[in-house]
Amino acid sequence: AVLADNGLEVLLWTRGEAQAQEINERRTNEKYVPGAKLPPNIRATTSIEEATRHGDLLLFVAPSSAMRDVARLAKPFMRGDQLIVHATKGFEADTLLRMSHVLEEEFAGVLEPGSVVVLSGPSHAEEVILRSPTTVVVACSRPELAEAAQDAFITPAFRVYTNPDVAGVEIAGALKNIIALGAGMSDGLGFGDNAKAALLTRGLAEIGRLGVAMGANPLTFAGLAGVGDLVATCTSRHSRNWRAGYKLAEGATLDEVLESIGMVVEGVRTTKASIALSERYGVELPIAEQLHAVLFQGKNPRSAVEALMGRGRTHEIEDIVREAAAAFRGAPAE
Ligand SMILES: NC(=O)C1=CN([C@@H]2O[C@H](COP(=O)(O)OP(=O)(O)OC[C@H]3O[C@@H](n4cnc5c(N)ncnc54)[C@H](O)[C@@H]3O)[C@@H](O)[C@H]2O)C=CC1
Ligand SMILES: O=C(CO)COP(=O)(O)O
Repeated sequence: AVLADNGLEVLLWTRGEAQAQEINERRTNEKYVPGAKLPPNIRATTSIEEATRHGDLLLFVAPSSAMRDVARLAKPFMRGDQLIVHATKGFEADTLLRMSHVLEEEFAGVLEPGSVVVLSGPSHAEEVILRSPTTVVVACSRPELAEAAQDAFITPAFRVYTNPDVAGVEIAGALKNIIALGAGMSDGLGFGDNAKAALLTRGLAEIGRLGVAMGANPLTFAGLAGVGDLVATCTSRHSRNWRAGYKLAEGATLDEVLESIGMVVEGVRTTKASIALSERYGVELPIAEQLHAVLFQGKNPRSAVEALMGRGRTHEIEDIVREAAAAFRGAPAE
């Protein structure tokens, strides 16, 4: 809808014939954006060939678990001169790759390395479709491609900034979902604003620590993909991750929660990936570790909070700087 508001002819790929028909005939997409009327210059197709050949810009926004499969389906039809943008927040589960790396691997031979643009930041679809003011960031190591994406997406209601730090923007967007699960849990347990603020702040320290170890610019975490999205996701009832955390705190099982939400809850897989990344880069992630225990080892959320509150005494800033610096030395630059 943002691209359509900019006057572009948008072709949307969906696997569902009924959904394509609904979009084309009724101009609605009730399951995902209930109540919204879609602009007339959006058309849906079930043909990935038609969708891939269609335009000058290809936006990939499948769940992280499906990104490689979708890229493989699209590759035979890519023209080679198209701008590739993705807006997916997560890592590939078995390789721990960032999404731009998955796309670059799949598009090798069609796309120059460093040409994928990531779009991220606080942007719940439920609000974007209402044209409620939204700000995001587009990152690419090639500034001219980030600017081309900025140009395509910027509207009076959707302000787009550029940033060269692809790693930082992708890592921030993925890891904030873990903290959002924790924020939902905190609210579900009946804790207050102090607890939520603690989770956001110490969560940001954790995100920054791992991000810096993986080669990101620490300043990116103070930006829209970092603090911005962390605030939006941890405080919004639109958030699927926040809702999942809330329901888990109420006693539902993970399977029940995922079934009832019916949309992708990226933080669940990302929690698993973050534990593997913390081992690979030698970075401590206490909040993610506790959430991992709640999600996958049946730990009671209250016991997880007790474990976090009972950790050994530590410094605030010194701790972050020391651990990030130590991790930096041991990690290959990305
Ligand atoms: N919903 C939102 O407000 C925002 C979502 N995102 C990110 O966008 C990504 C997608 O999230 P949502 O659209 O919210 O998820 P969703 O669950 O609402 O929709 C995912 C879509 O992908 C399709 N899909 C699933 N597996 C597939 C496969 N193997 N091949 C092809 N299609 C497949 C589903 O049928 C569904 O249409 C996630 O990484 C999320 O973090 C980012 C910013 C905002
Ligand atoms: O990333 C998002 C908003 O910026 C969407 O978050 P949820 O997946 O938690 O709904």
